[in-house]
This record gives sequence, C-alpha cells and structure tokens, in this order.
Amino acid sequence: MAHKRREVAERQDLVPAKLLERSLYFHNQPLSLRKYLLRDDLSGIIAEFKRKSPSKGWINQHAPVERTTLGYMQAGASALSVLTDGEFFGGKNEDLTIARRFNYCPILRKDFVVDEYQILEAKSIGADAILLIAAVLTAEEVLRFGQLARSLGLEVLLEVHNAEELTRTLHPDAVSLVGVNNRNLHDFSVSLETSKELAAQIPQEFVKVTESGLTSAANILELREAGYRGFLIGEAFMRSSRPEKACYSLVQELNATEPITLI
Ligand SMILES: O=P(O)(O)OC[C@@H](O)[C@@H](O)c1c[nH]c2ccccc12
Repeated sequence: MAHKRREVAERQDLVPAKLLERSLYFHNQPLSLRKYLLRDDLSGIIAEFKRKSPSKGWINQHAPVERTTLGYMQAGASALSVLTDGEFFGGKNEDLTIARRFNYCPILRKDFVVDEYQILEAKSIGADAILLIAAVLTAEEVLRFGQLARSLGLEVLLEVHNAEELTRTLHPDAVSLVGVNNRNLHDFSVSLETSKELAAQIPQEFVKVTESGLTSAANILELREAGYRGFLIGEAFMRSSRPEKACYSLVQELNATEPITLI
C-alpha cells in the first residue's frame, strides 16, 4: 500500500485533484452495476481483464483489451472488471479507457484504493463502479471513500474475506454491493465455501457478488442458490489465449441449464 500511495502522489503532481475534479463535469452518467446484475435475462458474470496476478505471475501478456472486453460482452457477460494496478496486475488506466470506448456496460475499476484522488480518477477514466477492500481500509475510510464515490454517481463494491471485515466496514450510506473474495490473502488458496458461509450474513439490501476461483457453470449455479447475483471471473478466462472464447463457452454451458437463453 505504501507503493500505491507513492504512485498516487506522483500522479497527483501531474494532474492536481482540483483540475481532475473540474474535468468530471463533462463525463457521462455512469451505468448501474447493481441493476445489470439484478437482471434475470443476463448471466451475472463480471468478466475481468487481468494480465498477471501476485499468485500466478503472468497469466496473459498478449490479449488485446479491445477484442477481449468486446468479446466478453458479446459472449454474454453482464459487466466488465478492468485491473488498472500496474505493479501487481500489469494493468494501466488506459486499459479501462479503451474498454470504455468499446463497450456500453458497467465497468468496475479494480485497483487498491487508498486515497480520494483515485476515486476522481476512476470517474475520469470512465469507470461506473469502484472496489474498496475492507482488509486494507478502516471503517472511516470505507465511509469517506464510499460517500465520495456515490456523490460522483459511482457504485461501491466492498470486498470482504470474513465476517469480521463485513461487520467492521459495511456501511449502507457508502456501499451498494458486497463482494466475497474466495481467495485467502495470506496463502492465495481459494475456497468457494467462503462465499457460501458468508452469504447469510450479508443484509438483503446489498447485491452479493462472489469473487475468485470460479471456473464452471456448476460453480455459478451453486452460488446463485446461495444468493449471489454477481460472479467475478478473471483467471479462468484470461489463461486462455482467447479469453473471450472461454467466456463464451462458460455462458453456453450456463445456457444449457437455463430455461431461457441469456442474451
Ligand atoms: O482470477 P479469478 O480467480 O477469477 O479472480 C478474479 C478476481 O476476483 C480477482 O482478480 C480479485 C479479487 N479481488 C481483487 C482485488 C484486487 C485485485 C484483484 C482481485
């Protein structure tokens, strides 16, 4: 997080917050991730563009962001998640601006938010929603960052790993979706049980998203049963040389079990 703070300070030297804030006036009304996930004619899949990760190293160095994100949406994803962190995930802000230019759908900006400036930045690059990670934030920060995001029309997905993080940081004035991360931050192991166990503790008013380690239609159906409406999937798609095709196959697999064909 110290690295993130330095990076934000450098960017703020280039474009001061006041200047960035004034430019936001010209931006379009964001799309609601909540609403897209609650539609029952869509898959609920949030397809992620991620080149590398701390647990796996490089996952995909070559897939172009234009073709991949456009392909994800054509395949039947409900929304996109784009990593903009460079150090650990090989992303950049430009990846999100490109995804924005090519797609009409909610886009989640995935980064480590430690400063208000990053929220102005998220809006300025065309995001519709931001991620706040409970494990690295205080309850006061979640509230402050969440309210700023809301005032800009951005939705907040609060990421938690356990009940302690959930009860400590969940604030209805700041958060509209809760994401349960199945990946253990300490040893990177994944268990879908994490999502199953926490589901009942998340109040109804929040849209539930399950994150990490999802690989099959069976995983999605199982977690939908448990109350989840959003399914964040990165690696299972990105490890293919054509991530959008992997997404298409998963949606087809899901369609085979659905009474209606998902669009
Ligand atoms: O690649 P996976 O196992 O499908 O996981 C996607 C997503 O959940 C993961 O990238 C993620 C979840 N929370 C994060 C916070 C920061 C960066 C990345 C993440």
